[in-house]
Amino acid sequence: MTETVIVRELRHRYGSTQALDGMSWSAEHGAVTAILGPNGAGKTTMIEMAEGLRRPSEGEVRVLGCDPWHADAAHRARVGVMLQDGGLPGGTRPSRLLRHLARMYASPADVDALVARLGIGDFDRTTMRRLSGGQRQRVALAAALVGRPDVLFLDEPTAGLDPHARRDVWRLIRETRDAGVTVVVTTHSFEEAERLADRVVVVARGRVVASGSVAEVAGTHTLEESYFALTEEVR
Ligand SMILES: Nc1ncnc2c1ncn2[C@@H]1O[C@H](COP(=O)(O)OP(=O)(O)OP(=O)(O)O)[C@@H](O)[C@H]1O
Repeated sequence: MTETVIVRELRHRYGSTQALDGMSWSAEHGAVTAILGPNGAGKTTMIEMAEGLRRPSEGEVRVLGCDPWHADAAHRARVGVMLQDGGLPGGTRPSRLLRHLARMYASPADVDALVARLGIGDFDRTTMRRLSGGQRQRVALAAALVGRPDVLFLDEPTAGLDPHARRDVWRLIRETRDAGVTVVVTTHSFEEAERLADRVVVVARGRVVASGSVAEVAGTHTLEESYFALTEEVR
């Protein structure tokens, strides 16, 4: 399999905080890669670099063969991004926002189908700022998918979702992967990693402490037990 996302020896400091300390991993084409790690491990910093939103102090990122920091609009159109805080305007209604975003792409997804799929129609008369956290998550996921990306970065996509919505989002992510999209998901949920991930990357203190399939990372334990053993040592 080819590697769509390559992260090599990334280092980054914020003042006295070493957020990334030589982080290296890769994500294969058409697979779901889940990044697990404690709060402050450097996941968001590293994902923002892969999205081209933050420039690494040291090291290298390649997404679809490009350096995301210097990438052009054509590259950015191939990358779907769902940020942790949504980053979506507050005064607009969900499907209006999605139609607006769809017009920025040459070959967008069917907005009506996305709205139906994610149950957005149920709250489509409400402006973004008045939506519940879970409703906003669903719109943020739809916004990440509307450009029919080749690579999708999802920062905690099911945080705050109820069980039905979470199941629907997992199905949608699997279908997206099965259609050939490379998906990178950060999560704090072992269940999410077990159900979704073809490959798991465990990070702690700015470094990768384990990577492989769920079975490989779990070894003779559960994924949760292995995670605690791996991350406790470096806390
Ligand atoms: N803009 C910033 N300025 C200063 N320090 C920062 C900044 N952003 C992140 N940090 C610090 O860098 C470290 C890594 O943060 P980051 O947000 O990348 O972690 P994370 O793994 O995404 O955490 P979480 O699971 O809580 O989302 C933390 O110690 C954090 O406090």
